[in-house]
Amino acid sequence: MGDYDEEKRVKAPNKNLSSLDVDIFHHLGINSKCKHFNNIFSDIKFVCMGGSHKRMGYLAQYVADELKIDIPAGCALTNISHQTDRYVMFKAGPVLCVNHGIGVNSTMVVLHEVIKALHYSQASDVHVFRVGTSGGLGLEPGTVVLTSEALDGCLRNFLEVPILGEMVKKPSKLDGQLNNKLLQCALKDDDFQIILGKTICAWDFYEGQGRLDGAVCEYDEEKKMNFLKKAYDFGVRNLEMEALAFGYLCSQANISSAVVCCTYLDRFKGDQVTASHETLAKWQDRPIRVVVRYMKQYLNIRV
Ligand SMILES: O=P(O)(O)O[C@H]1O[C@H](CO)[C@@H](O)[C@H]1O
Ligand SMILES: O=c1cc[nH]c(=O)[nH]1
Repeated sequence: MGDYDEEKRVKAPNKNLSSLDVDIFHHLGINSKCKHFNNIFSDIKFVCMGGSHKRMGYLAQYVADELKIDIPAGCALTNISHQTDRYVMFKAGPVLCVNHGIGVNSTMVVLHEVIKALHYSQASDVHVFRVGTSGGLGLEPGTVVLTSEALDGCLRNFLEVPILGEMVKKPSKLDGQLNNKLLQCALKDDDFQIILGKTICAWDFYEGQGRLDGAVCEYDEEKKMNFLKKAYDFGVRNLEMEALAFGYLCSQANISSAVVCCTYLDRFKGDQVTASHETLAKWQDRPIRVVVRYMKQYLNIRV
C-alpha cells in the first residue's frame, strides 16, 4: 500500500494543467493548494462512487469497519467536500467515496475533478468502482451485474458529446481483467448471482430507458418490448445512467474501472420500482459487499 509505481500512475492527459498555479475544484469545494491535499489523495488505491450522498457516507463507514481502518475516537469520517453541497467525499484510509449524482453529465464533472486530484498527488495503481443500481433485463431482481461494455441508448459503445460545436465520439473502456477478479469474489453462500453483461447507459430514467410511465411517452408497449428484446439479444443485461462516463474518463487517465450494479426490477416485467425500501437497501448493499471483498484480497486482508 502506498507503493509508488510510475507505470501505474494516474495521468490526467491534459497538457494545459501544468500551467495552472493552483487548480480550483469548484464542485468538490477544495483546491490543489489546500491543507492536507496530498495526504488526502496520494495513498488512494480505490475510488468508490454511486449516485446518492447517503450511500457514500454509509459506504465509507462500511469500508472503514471491514478494512479495519483506525478512526480515532471523536474523529468520525468527515465530508471533505463540506464547502459545497454538490457532492460529498469521504476518505477511509486508501479508499475515497464520492457521490456522482444522476447521469453522465453530473458524473463527468466530479470525475474530472477526482482524476485531476489523483494526478496532482501522484496517486498510482488506482481502481475506480461505480457501485450502483440499475434496471435488469431477464434477471432475478437483486442480481449484481458487472458491465462488460457500456452502450448508449442506440446500443453504440462510445459516448457522443457536443464539444466546440461538433459531435465528438469518445471511446469508453472498462477493465475486463478487473471484472474477472470481481466475478471470482462470488461466495458459495451468496443469496444472489453476480453476472457479466453489457449495460445501457441511458440519458434518462424514463424515455431514455424505454419506460412507459414518464410524464411524456411517445411510443407504446410493443415498441418498448421490441427494443428491450433487441438489447437483450445484443447482450445487454441492465440499464443505468453513468457507465459510459466511467469507461471514458478512467481509461483516458490510466485508471482501471468497473461498473458494479444491482438490479431493482426486471424491465421485461414492468417499469415501476415496487420492492420495499428494506429490500432495495439489501440489494443496494450487494455491489458494495462484492467490491469490498476485492479490496480485501488486493490489500491482503484476511477475508
Ligand atoms: O444507483 P445510482 O448510482 O444512483 O444509479 C442509478 O440510479 C439513478 C436513477 O434512479 C441513475 O443515476 C442510475 O444510474
Ligand atoms: O430501472 C432502473 C433502476 C435504477 N436505475 C436506473 O437507472 N434504472
